[in-house]
Amino acid sequence: MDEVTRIPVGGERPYDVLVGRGLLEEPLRLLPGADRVAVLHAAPLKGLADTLATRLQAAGVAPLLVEVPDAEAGKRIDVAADCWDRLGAAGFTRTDAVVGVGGGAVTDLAGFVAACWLRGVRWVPVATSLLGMVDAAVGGKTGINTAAGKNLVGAFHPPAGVVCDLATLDSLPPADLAAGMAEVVKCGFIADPVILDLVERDRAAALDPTGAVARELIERAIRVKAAVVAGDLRESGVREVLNYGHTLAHAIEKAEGFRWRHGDAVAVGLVYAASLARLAGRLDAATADRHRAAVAALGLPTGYRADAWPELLAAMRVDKKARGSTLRFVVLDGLARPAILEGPDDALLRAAYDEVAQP
Ligand SMILES: NC(=O)c1ccc[n+]([C@@H]2O[C@H](COP(=O)([O-])OP(=O)(O)OC[C@H]3O[C@@H](n4cnc5c(N)ncnc54)[C@H](O)[C@@H]3O)[C@@H](O)[C@H]2O)c1
Ligand SMILES: O=C(O)C(=O)C[C@@H](O)[C@H](O)[C@H](O)COP(=O)(O)O
Ligand SMILES: [Zn+2]
Repeated sequence: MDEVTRIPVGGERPYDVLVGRGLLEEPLRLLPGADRVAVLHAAPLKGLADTLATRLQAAGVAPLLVEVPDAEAGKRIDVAADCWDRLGAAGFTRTDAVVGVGGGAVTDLAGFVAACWLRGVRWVPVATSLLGMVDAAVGGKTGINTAAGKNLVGAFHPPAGVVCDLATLDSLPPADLAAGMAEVVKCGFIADPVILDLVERDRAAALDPTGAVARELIERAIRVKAAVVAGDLRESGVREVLNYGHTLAHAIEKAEGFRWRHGDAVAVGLVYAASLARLAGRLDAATADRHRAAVAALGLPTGYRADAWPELLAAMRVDKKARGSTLRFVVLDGLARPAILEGPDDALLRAAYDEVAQP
């Protein structure tokens, strides 16, 4: 095992995010006293889930392997219900626990299953995608999608700890690695511009999961998220900054029937949010342009269908940051100066969309 970085996440239920290689023993250590542990996973991570189950068994803990549909197909209420049926059949009690092994979709589902079972049992995300490590597994937001939109049902349920085994990234498809970089870059814009310098200096190094640059980016992004959620687990204020780029992103995901990568949608959402802030007179053109350049350099999409605007606007109206009929967007007043744009009018929203609209 190489060096392990331990990043504390403070707040009412503190825990650590562990970053390193060869961390598969950690879920056991993080869940003392559990007699049974459900290991939720999708097909691509079956091998890792099996290995974890073997280790649990060897330690005297009964593993329950639960395979769920991959990616967003798993973030559904019927899938969660199947998981609860499995826990019930296996007699899971309040001292038992759930581990989610996979990308952000599986860990969001696993956390939600744990949050609701017996009104809350312990859980540990073993994040295997870049996006999961830097974002989804950290912070205690869990949930599923509904017909009305992305993540509209869920719970705040902090994990017992977060495991980011960098070795798992070796098998992550390049497109998913790039998608994860959208959230890393988001952290750069809202809080840590060194992230942007690193990505702009050497894009290939940023996208090489075995290298030191990628590890620095991962740890920097986790620290940004940890600092934010420590003070506002339930998103009553400052946590909203982590939603930068997400108002349009979630609308695009809904328009695509949840078949787009979340990070791809966030990439477009970041470019849109920067245009919105510039057109609202809040952000300078150079910083706005930096969004499009960073996203494009990572090979991520910078635009979306022009004709989709009416349905995107309708979807944005049920964004969780909206208050009644007032839309609220996270914008930048400058680099690393996130703020809220309250109630922008439809003409401004449309003008910004014209800057990302594609035929
Ligand atoms: N809870 C939060 O705070 C939070 C934050 C950000 C994103 N999210 C959610 O996370 C999800 C996106 O996460 P994601 O980008 O990881 O997508 P994902 O979970 O859909 O994973 C993408 C693909 O990569 C595969 N995969 C994952 N790890 C792999 C590995 N090591 N080797 C091979 N294949 C691997 C998955 O099986 C899947 O096919 C979205 O649902 C998003 O809403 C949640
Ligand atoms: O952790 C948060 O808070 C975030 O907003 C992080 C986002 O990257 C993430 O996609 C999150 O799932 C979005 O939350 P939602 O409440 O807008 O669904
Ligand atoms: Zn996100």
